[in-house]
Amino acid sequence: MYSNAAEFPGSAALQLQGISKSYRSGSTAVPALRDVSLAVPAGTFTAVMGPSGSGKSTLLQCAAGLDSPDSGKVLLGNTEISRLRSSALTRFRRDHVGFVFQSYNLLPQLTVAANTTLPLLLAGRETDHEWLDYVLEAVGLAGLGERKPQELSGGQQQRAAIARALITRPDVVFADEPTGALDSGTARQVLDLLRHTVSALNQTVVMVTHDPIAASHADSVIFLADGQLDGSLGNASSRDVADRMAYLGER
Ligand SMILES: Nc1ncnc2c1ncn2[C@@H]1O[C@H](COP(=O)(O)OP(=O)(O)OP(=O)(O)O)[C@@H](O)[C@H]1O
Repeated sequence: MYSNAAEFPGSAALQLQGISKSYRSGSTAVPALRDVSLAVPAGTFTAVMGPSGSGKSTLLQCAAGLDSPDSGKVLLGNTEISRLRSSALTRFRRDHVGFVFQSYNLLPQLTVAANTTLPLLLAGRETDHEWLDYVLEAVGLAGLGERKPQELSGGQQQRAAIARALITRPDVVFADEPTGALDSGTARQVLDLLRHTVSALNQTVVMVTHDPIAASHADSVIFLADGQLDGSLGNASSRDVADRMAYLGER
């Protein structure tokens, strides 16, 4: 179970402790997350699922330090990022967090290698060329480092985005619908790749998805309903996940 933050005191890569967040809409507050606590063990692949509007993106944004909860704590490793001021948070994110988005977000004028190493450049860090070669090989782009993104398929572009997320050796890679723009065969390859980064590189991956097949690649699936945690499943099949989604919020 991932719902009890106290269960992984030493090995949690990510802990959310009682986080709540509302958005203002006119004069009313729309609650997006309500007292969510969870711990994600290091070196695991976690999927976050729930209906549209259940708070998945808000959870990811708060967990990754892209947004702040109104109350509660977010810890990445031993650092309480919810206490960091904006410039310290930006620096922390650059060094400790990797992102993969549905829309790849590669810069078209840069080569695959330059896109991959951009986070190091932004952080003022040297490129370890052996690690770059290793990462490009691990994501299946060996020999394609000098290509521009438009010379790659959609699946290859997402692989490049995953390489870019891995290059800083982040504590956690956050992926928001990483296969949303891909056909099912290519999506499967990208999910296998995320799985591979967990097993081969001991990477911690947290992925938001609405797709039970994508979620079934994770070690654990946590469910959100109406801004609250609504249980989790371990090593679930896509059928298990789809069945669980069908009666989410009813227990
Ligand atoms: N910027 C915002 N301003 C106002 N309300 C917002 C804002 N962002 C999200 N919300 C509201 O917060 C709630 C949670 O939204 P969130 O985007 O986290 O859900 P989600 O599960 O990721 O949805 P989806 O699967 O549709 O992307 C929803 O009620 C949504 O309308």
